[in-house]
Amino acid sequence: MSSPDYAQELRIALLAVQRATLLTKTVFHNNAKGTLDKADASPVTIGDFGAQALIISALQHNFPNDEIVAEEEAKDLRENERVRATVWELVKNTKLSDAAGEKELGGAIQSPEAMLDIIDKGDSKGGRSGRIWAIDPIDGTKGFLRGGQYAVCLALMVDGDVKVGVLGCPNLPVNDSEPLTEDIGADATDAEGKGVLFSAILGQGAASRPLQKGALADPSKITMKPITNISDATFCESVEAGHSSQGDAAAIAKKLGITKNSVRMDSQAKYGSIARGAGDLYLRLPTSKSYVEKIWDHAAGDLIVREAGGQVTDAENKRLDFSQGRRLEVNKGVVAAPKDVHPHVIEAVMSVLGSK
Ligand SMILES: Nc1ncnc2c1ncn2[C@@H]1O[C@H](COP(=O)(O)O)[C@@H](OP(=O)(O)O)[C@H]1O
Ligand SMILES: [Mg+2]
Ligand SMILES: [Mg+2]
Ligand SMILES: [Mg+2]
Repeated sequence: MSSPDYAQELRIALLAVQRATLLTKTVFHNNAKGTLDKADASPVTIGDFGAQALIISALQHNFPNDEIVAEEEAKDLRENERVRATVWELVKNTKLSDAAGEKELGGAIQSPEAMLDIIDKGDSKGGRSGRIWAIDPIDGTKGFLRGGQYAVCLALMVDGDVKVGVLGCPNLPVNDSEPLTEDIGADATDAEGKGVLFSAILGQGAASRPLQKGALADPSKITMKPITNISDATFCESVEAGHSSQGDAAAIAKKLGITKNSVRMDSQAKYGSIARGAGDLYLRLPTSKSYVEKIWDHAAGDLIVREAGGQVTDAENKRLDFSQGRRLEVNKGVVAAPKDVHPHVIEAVMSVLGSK
């Protein structure tokens, strides 16, 4: 099933992300998040597993022939009955309050066993041909555990090109024009006035809408903020020093004349925040370790920023190439900025990284 304008894909993606955030919000408020350590020593929680199950179930119901690349796998759940039971309770009990929307997503998953198989349907190798969805059920798991920002991320790629992107950010302000504060990444809440869904379709611009419980709210167009003086820019970076070289980012900011401290927050909430003009730049500079970025950490954010009038490249000024499989094999780092100032930012990036 497909539509040339991707309207149906966007609608299902929005509903699926909305439903998954209801689950993650429940977990966010629980003291026990059911954390396990993955083989690479990074954390995964019952929220990650549950959100992935709900999103894949919705995609399979609507687009049964599409492939899916998702971050998590069910192996640890198959081996841990207690955690599996907790995830199943959450998945079984999370429904959109809008019955029509819930029906569009195909309703409930039938059994714990079906849930495990659904989670493992996200094992596509990715690549350059066909329709492939990329899912990050919780991006910023460390932020999620810390009580910071996190995002539920979903993108559709067709022949290696991102066509649709959705980010659900339960702990960001609803209001697009609320400027970023330095503490946005700490002690985040999903209280009144929080929660936003960002979205974009290639060639059709980017939008935001309040993340709410019932039917989808109406969208508002978002655009990046024009920068007249780069030294006034607000730049965003990861909270995690191990994910991005903060020393290099500071040197680049200095070179651009930026005196404000960076805004540090977890997850693709950074892409959404600059796309809506709450911040200006996103810098993710390669660390000394040879880490290769994953497609689900960037696909939706890359499209949303570009459709809001930005440019997104790696630190060598190459566009992010999502056609290489599950990882961004040919890219290093991320530099996102309004289109007209991006060359200027890249010049500073290259000068700082080149002189090392
Ligand atoms: N050494 C590393 N360098 C860069 N990114 C890393 C990394 N280790 C993990 N990550 C990725 O960074 C993501 C979080 O992004 P950010 O640092 O912007 O908050 C993680 O997503 P998950 O939380 O979904 O696992 C993970 O995929
Ligand atoms: Mg991630
Ligand atoms: Mg994740
Ligand atoms: Mg992870």
